[in-house]
Order: sequence, then structure tokens, then C-alpha cells
Amino acid sequence: MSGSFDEEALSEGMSTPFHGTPASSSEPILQWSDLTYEVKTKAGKTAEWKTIMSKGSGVACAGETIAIIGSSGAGKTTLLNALSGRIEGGRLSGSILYRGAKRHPGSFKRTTAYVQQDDLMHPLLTVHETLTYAAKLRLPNSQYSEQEKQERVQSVMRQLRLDGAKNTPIGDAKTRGVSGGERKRVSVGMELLTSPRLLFLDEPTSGLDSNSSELVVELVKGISKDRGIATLMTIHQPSARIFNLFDKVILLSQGRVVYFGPVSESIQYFAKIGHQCPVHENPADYFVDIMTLDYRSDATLAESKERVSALADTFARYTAESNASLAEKQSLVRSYGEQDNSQVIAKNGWLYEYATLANRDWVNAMRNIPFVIGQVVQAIFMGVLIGFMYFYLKDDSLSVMNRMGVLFIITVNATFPVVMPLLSMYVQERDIMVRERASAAFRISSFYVSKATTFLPIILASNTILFIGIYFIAHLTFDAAKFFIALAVFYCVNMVSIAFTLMVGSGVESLEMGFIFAPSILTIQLLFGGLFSNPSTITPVLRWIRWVNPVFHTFAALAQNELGGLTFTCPPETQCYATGEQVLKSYSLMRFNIWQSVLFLIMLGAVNYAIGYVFLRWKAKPKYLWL
Ligand SMILES: Nc1ncnc2c1ncn2[C@@H]1O[C@H](COP(=O)(O)OP(=O)(O)OP(=O)(O)O)[C@@H](O)[C@H]1O
Repeated sequence: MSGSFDEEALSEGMSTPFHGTPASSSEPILQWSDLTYEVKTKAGKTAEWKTIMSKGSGVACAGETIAIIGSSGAGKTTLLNALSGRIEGGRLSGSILYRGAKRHPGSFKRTTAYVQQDDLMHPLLTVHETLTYAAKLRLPNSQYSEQEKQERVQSVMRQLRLDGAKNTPIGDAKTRGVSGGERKRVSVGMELLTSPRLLFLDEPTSGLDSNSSELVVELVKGISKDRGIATLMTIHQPSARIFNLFDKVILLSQGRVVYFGPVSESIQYFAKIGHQCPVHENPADYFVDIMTLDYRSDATLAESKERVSALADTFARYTAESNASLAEKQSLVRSYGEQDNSQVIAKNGWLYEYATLANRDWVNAMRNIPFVIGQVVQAIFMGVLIGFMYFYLKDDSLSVMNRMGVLFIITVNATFPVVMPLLSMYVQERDIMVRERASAAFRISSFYVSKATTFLPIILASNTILFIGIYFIAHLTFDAAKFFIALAVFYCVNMVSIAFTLMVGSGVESLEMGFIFAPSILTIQLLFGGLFSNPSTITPVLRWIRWVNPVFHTFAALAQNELGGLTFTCPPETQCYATGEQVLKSYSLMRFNIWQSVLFLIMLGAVNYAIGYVFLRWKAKPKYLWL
């Protein structure tokens, strides 16, 4: 028997599953009704709307922990995202009330918390550091002293039983770190540092063994109850013990609600509509079984579709006819009154945010041993290798080609070797930042400036070693003014490369795309850099490239600085350059003087930084549908 029920029998002895108003009648935090979500799909040439979630309604009250259960593709994540204000694209309709009033995006995000399924965290920071930085960034200084922030971190670590892993790094696929369960608890902890009214968790137990899963759910439930947080989590086939930990459950199938009410009454409800859960079976498994479409044959599929549809219809009819109607729900809200959800939550000052982020970036960069050692070793190795390749340049005309070569190689060392390693670090951190920004933890500008300023000293320090090695071993002109001017030009192009990295890294969708774009653009810069082709012979259609080409400006400035005033000896009966000026003229490198080239570099750096910032703002801008 599927879908038939005796309403009177059903009502007997049961509270109102749909609304599930708890006995204590605690404050309703989130209410949603008739929530429908559709996406556009292509069927041949015509596009049509596909319903992913249909007319979902419910309420989450303070202190309750609610599970959203369903088979794969049932719409669990869609419901969680719609309720948490993180749904992108498509069409969302219905109503969502947060503490009795319409949600206000800024304060909703700051007073609610979302724990993602794939927790992105800085792998090299310890548990304690991760939570401390999160506390510094998320808790306003106007309400918390540094001491109180630290107390908060300690209390969250204690509540989530993380004291034992306090000094263990988070880790990732490359470096060993905390266990999966601890990692999840750190993610939860970061969200609980503030005092959210609502907590969303997307599959917090996925990938965990049953003990770790149970611990996560148990701890979350305890904290939610203690702090009066309404918690909603999607969960995939929980064990019977975990299932029984929840206060309420939303059972979803094919985007429709099949049951929403107290866990304690779920078995009774299904029994009354003809689906008696066997005594020794895990109720969660049983419910998922009867809600899942059976694709084994056409007959089983048709039968299961009918069953699922009957289950959802039955529940819809039941709730529509039950005493706990919409009117009751509304009166419940009225009894608590509408809350003002638009209050501005205090942010920390820009400088404080910047200092915290820069400190975190610095710690991260310095712990990235392969990166640090790689930078130093590469600088020494390349400095010595290139230096000896051009060892002790003389002042004969044969040295002209070598001088031009070494100056170009110095320039090249400020492009690829700077951009590629920084790009991979930056894109990874950008993705973490976009996540952190979802809870409006800090400003994009402080993150961006922090990145620019932490990369700069690291790159300048290693490239100074390289520059000095090449300069003195190759024996470029030993003149203090020339040395320092060359170094200044070299610093400028390094700065442009960092700005370029931030621009590409902020604009691309993924690191893979960055690894395609960045080398392509850098190769073009090298081709038009002034060594491989004479700038005056390049077709006018492409000649403008030199204006925006940092490699050209660097090479031209270094060449003018090095060759200016030099004279060369010529072997007898040969034609050759007699002066540095002749070389510069024949290479067409005197279109701009050294200071104009430096100015171009500074401007290019500024433009790259600015475009990168705009890209990042656009990337971090929420594109969510809002009700
Ligand atoms: N943008 C979209 N375009 C087309 N179909 C979509 C889109 N978003 C979601 N869906 C479909 O909607 C259904 C519900 O997706 P959702 O991710 O909410 O399921 P779920 O219950 O969380 O599944 P799982 O447990 O496998 O993560 C799926 O069948 C999914 O393929």
C-alpha cells in the first residue's frame, strides 16, 4: 500500500510534523514556504524549465538540529543553498523569513554560518592558528578584546574536543595534518567563533568513519542546543544512532518533501501511511529506500515513481489539512515579533584586517618550505650559472652580443620564475578567500593588498641574490650608479610581474586556465621584448605592443644603463660597433629614456594591480538568488 492513509489515525498521538513546532515553542529562526527552484535545461533546440525543488515549506527553531535526508539528487543541497542564500542561477520563488522578517543579505550572512562540504583551509596553519586568525578577522574589536578573542578560541576548541590537535597543522593531500573528523570540527569551529543564530552544514559527515561522524553530529547538536542555534544539515544515509540524534528530519525525494517533523515520530508517520519500518532496520536507510527511484527496469521505475509521488502528495495533503496551518505558523512568528534583520554589524578597521591577513600570509609563505627553498636555490643556481655563462665580459665588440644576452636573461628571470610559482599560491588562497568572504569576514581590498605586499619582499630578496650573482660574475660595468640603477629597474619589473600574477590569478576561473594564459602572455612579452626582433621593423599593427610590454621597457632601460658611455675595441679589418650608443641605436632601444621606461613600468604595475583588483571584486561578488 502506498500513499493511502487514515487522517484521523495519523493525527492521533502525533504533533504536527510539517511545522514540527517543538513542545517548548522556542523562537522560530528560519521559516520558508512554497519554496520552488527551477533551472533552465536544453531539450534539443528548445530550453525548458526543470523543477529541482517544489513547494518546500518548513521552520527551524532555536536550539533545533534538523537533518535533510534523501537519496542522491533528491535536492538536499539545493534546499540548503536556497535557505542559506547561496543558490546561483535559475529561478527561485516562495518566501523565506529570518526571525520573522525578510532577510537582509549583509546581516544574514554575518549572523548565520555555513560549513561547506569540502572545507578549504590553509594547510600549513595549525588548528589553533586557524581558529585564532578566524577569530581576529570575524569578531569585531569593538566588542571583543584580543584576550576575549583568544578565550573564545579556547572555548570553541574545548567544545569541539580539539585541544589534543591544537598544534597539529591542518594539512592537505601533500602534507599530513589533522584527521578528517578533526578537520571538519575545525571548519565547524571557525563558524561557531561568532554567535550565529543559524548554522548550515553541507554533508558534514561525508568521508568520515561512523565514530567521527557521530562525534561531529553529537557536538554540533550539543552546541546548537546550548547556544540556541537553529541547525540544518544535509546528510547522506546516517546510521541509526546518528539519525536518532536529530530533533527533526526533512525527507526529500525528487525535490519534494516526503516528511518534515520530529525524528521521534517519523516511524509512526510512515507506519500509518502503510510503510512500516522493520524493527531491526535503520529507519534512515528504510526511508531512503522507499523514497528512491528504482531504475532496474521500466516496471520498477514506474512503480517507484508512483510510490514517491504518492508519498509527497500524502504529506502535502496531510500538512494542508493538519491543524498546524499557515495561520498557526504566522501567529507563532507574531508572538515573537519581527526582528530587525538589517542592523549593521561592526567591521574591524582596514589596517587591523590588513595586518592580520599580512601576518597570516607571511606565516603561510615562510612555512611553505619548497617555495622558500626553491626561491633561494633557484636564485643562487641561476645567478651562478648565468653569471659564468657570460663570465667576465670584456670591452671588445664580441662582448656586445653577450651583454645584450645577459641583460635580456636578467629580465626574463623576473617574468616566468616569478609569475608561475606565485600564481599557483595565489589562486589557491583566492579560493579560500572567496569562501571566507561568504561570511563577510573581511574586505577584499585588505586581502589584495596583503597578498601584494607579502609577495614583494620574498621575490625581491631571492631575485636580489640572482641579480648580484649575475652582475658581478658576468662583470657588467662596475660602477655604483649603474649597478643601483639596474637594480632599481630590475625591482620595477619584479613588481610588475607580481601585479601581473595578481591580475591573471584574479581573473581566471581556475589554476589550469592561469597556467594557459600567463605563459602565453609572457611569451608574447618576450618575443616583443627587443632582442628577438628589432622594434622599428615590427609591423605597425603590432608595434604598439612595446608600449605595454614590461619586458621591452626593462630591457631597453637596462641596455641604456649598461651600454651608455661604453666604447668597444674592434679587431683589425672588421666592421663593428665602436660605442654603446651605436648598439642601442641599431637595436632601436632609445625610443624612451631610462626614466621614461621606469615610469612605464610603474604605470604598467599600477594598471595590472588595478585590473586584478576589479577582477577579484567581481569574482568575490555573490551572484546568488535572494528571497
Ligand atoms: N543548475 C542545474 N542544472 C540542471 N540540473 C541541476 C542543477 N542544479 C541541480 N540540478 C539537479 O537537481 C537535482 C538535485 O541536486 P542536489 O545537488 O540538490 O541534490 P542532492 O540531494 O544534494 O544530491 P547529492 O546527495 O548527490 O549531493 C539533481 O538531479 C541535480 O542534477
